[in-house]
Amino acid sequence: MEKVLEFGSSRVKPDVRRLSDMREVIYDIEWLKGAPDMELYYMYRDLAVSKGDRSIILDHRLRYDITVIPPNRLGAEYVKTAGHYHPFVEGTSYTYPEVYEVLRGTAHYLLQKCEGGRITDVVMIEAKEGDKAIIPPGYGHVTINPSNRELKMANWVSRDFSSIYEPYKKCGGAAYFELADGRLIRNGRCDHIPDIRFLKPTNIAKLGLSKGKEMYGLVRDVEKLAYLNRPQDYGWLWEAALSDKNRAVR
Ligand SMILES: O=P(O)(O)OC[C@H]1O[C@](O)(CO)[C@@H](O)[C@@H]1O
Repeated sequence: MEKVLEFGSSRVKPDVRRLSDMREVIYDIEWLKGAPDMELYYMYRDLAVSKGDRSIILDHRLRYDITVIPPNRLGAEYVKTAGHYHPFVEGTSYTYPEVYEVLRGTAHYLLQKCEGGRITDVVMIEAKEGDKAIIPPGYGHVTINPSNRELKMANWVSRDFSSIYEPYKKCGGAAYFELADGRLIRNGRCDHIPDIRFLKPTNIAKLGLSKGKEMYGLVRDVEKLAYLNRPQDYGWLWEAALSDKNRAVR
């Protein structure tokens, strides 16, 4: 199926993630044996409404993407992204962060920190339409569509790196799997997985991340996205984003 996205005056074709791209990270192995190689989600990368916007985005080494994840089940599990980490910003001990916005539907952002080969923190952020979710340095991430509705989301991210998929593939997926019956199951292939910390969305007004305010508009206030390329200057933000003060009730 060809799913073209209208963005500004452009019609954009997606990169398509299929089941065969992510066989290693699926929970329900029995289901996988007989499952057809279906399309799972659609990634519209490096978008800009106009030439002027594109030149601002390029000058600031940024990328704006939209991803559409139709409702689906991977056997017992909700549909999700493959999962990846980001590399270190050269000369620092910080990996590149990212920021998401839910444009439609509901997302569960499942974040995990891996230190010395062990998972040391797992965070889940439930985000609904208009909410933002920051992926702080040091965290890998998977997005789950835990609903019967399409999830459409946007992200701003540095354009200076490629994602790292191997750790998720090697472990057979993220630290937890979210099943369609509502359970969150620990991944038996990872040792010593901490409990999940459920945090609220990262709607931080002073960075232009207010609920309901579309973050594409930051192209007109692009300095507010500087943390995406200079995470080492934003210690306060990572502390705020990960603080237990943001605990969500589940
Ligand atoms: O690369 P994955 O794990 O399939 O996840 C796709 C998502 O990641 C991004 O590449 C941004 O990190 C988006 O384009 C998309 O939402």
